[in-house]
Amino acid sequence: KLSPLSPASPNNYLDQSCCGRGCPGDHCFFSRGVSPAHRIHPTAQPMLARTRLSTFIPSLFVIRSRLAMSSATGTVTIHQPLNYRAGARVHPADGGQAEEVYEPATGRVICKVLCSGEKEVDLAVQSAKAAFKIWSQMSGMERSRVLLEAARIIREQREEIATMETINNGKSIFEARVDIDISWQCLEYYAGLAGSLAGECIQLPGGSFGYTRREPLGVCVGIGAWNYPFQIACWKSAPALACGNAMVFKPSPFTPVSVVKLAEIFTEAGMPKGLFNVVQGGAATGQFLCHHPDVAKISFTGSVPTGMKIMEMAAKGIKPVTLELGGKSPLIIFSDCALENAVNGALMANFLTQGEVCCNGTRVFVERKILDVFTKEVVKRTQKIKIGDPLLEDTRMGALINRPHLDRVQGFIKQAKEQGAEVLCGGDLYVPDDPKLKNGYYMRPCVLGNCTDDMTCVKEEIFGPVMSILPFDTEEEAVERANATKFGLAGGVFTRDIQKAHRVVAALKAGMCFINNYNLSPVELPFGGYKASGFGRENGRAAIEYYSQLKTVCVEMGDVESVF
Ligand SMILES: NC(=O)C1=CN([C@@H]2O[C@H](COP(=O)(O)OP(=O)(O)OC[C@H]3O[C@@H](n4cnc5c(N)ncnc54)[C@H](O)[C@@H]3O)[C@@H](O)[C@H]2O)C=CC1
Ligand SMILES: C[N+](C)(C)CCCC(=O)O
Repeated sequence: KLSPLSPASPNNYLDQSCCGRGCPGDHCFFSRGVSPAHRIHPTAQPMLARTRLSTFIPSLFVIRSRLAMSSATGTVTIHQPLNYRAGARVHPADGGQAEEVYEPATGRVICKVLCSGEKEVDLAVQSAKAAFKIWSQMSGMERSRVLLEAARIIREQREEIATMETINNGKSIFEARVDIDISWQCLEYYAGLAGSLAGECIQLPGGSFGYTRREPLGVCVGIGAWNYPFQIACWKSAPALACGNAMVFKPSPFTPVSVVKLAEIFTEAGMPKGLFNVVQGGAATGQFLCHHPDVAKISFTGSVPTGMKIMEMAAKGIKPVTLELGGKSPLIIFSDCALENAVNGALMANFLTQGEVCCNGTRVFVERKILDVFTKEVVKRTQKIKIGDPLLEDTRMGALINRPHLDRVQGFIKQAKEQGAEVLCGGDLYVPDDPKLKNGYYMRPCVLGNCTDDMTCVKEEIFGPVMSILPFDTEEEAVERANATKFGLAGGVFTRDIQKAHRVVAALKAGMCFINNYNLSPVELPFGGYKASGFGRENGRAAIEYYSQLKTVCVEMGDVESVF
């Protein structure tokens, strides 16, 4: 933990462990994080004042970590307003319909979220517009410093944010910490790019020339899903803000809590008040945002049907959109793979966040020669996954998001059995011994055998911990079947043959492909889909394209030769 004696020193570690396993950042298998560990960045000016203050008040850090420690499962209730506008938490000006927010681990209501109406949405957009005027005039380096400071505060509050995320989403604290690490890395990455965003200069005849300017779009809207609430907000806001935009963000009404924390951190880091606002609510609030005439861009993460509606609304205002939608991705395991890695890869591809991951490789194609040995090993390992209280250190699978979703996933398993699939393990409800968890939304991770391509469990996105195993005989067959889907978000291949690996991923119609691993999230790599999985990219340099526009300036150095 941070030493209170000299926290401004770049040699001090904020937190020694990257992913909760005590690994030093650079070894983290999820993020391939920043090495050698998470050092404090001494560059950000606003931060220095803050850090010096904390030098003299070391107890601030103690209080913070105590707060995080005292948030046990089944104890948290949130009373603060969940909208954020003009640099402060506020109650919405209108709307006000209240939705209950659950703690998936216990089924308790942790708060009620008030859905924002048209007036509140407009106030948030106007607040963003005002801040945009200031922020868009700052240099990339100035914006970079503020983003770095925000990244630093997130690292400092990692435990608190991860705990909140676990309580509201149900995923294990182990994973939530990784999500938070990927989040601050995303901010650092775009902070790094902000200073180098530039156009080009092009020579024209006679000493004339042209140049391009990369300019922000204006007020961008972010609409998020519930599976990675904090991380999705960072994946959208970091590139948007680095490019000089302002943002109004609407999280899923199931997970409204953590993004408000991000908004507070942005203000604390020195962003102009109103640069990042949060409105809460469901479809109606989302529609007010999408139709708002002062919104310049919509970045959406969610389901395909909602994505279509977003695109229709955006079309009416000629607004660019980024759509990060669902998937049913293939993972192809060849018989020449390193078996243990392939088994680990299949678990990574299916069971993170209770299987509620858009890019999961849920169609696991296994070369028939190794079908039995692979399946046996996958089942053995799946049965060992520790389910239960997500705030316990050794839990690896928590609770699904809510009762209707759990029922839906159960429905898919029932239908799979009716269609002839064999449940090789799990798929049933899990009832923890701990009485406080009795009403939580738990199920055992499921492996389905005897699957065929026409089964619903193989065709539709389940968004739960359900892996379908499908045997294949030849590479051509595997590729053809892998591509026979409306989706195209991700895909993976396990083989020791490097030529085969590159050949297969080149043939996959998917935006995010993995060779000999799965579901890593280095923020340097662009992420996004083909086909019905959407378009536009998050992360990497590519995202800059989607949060900026190019202005061309043509400069005449001679006289005007008029045609007239
Ligand atoms: N490709 C990706 O990066 C990801 C995709 N997803 C996909 O998201 C889905 C699960 O997330 P959900 O939150 O259930 O999706 P959803 O589509 O129901 O909701 C997503 C967001 O859109 C809002 N929304 C719903 N109707 C709207 C409307 N008519 N206008 C404007 N906003 C509206 C919701 O309130 C929520 O904030 C899965 O299909 C999954 O594959 C989830 C995470 C990542
Ligand atoms: C972080 N990762 C790669 C496991 C999932 C990211 C996409 C999503 O939001 O579902």
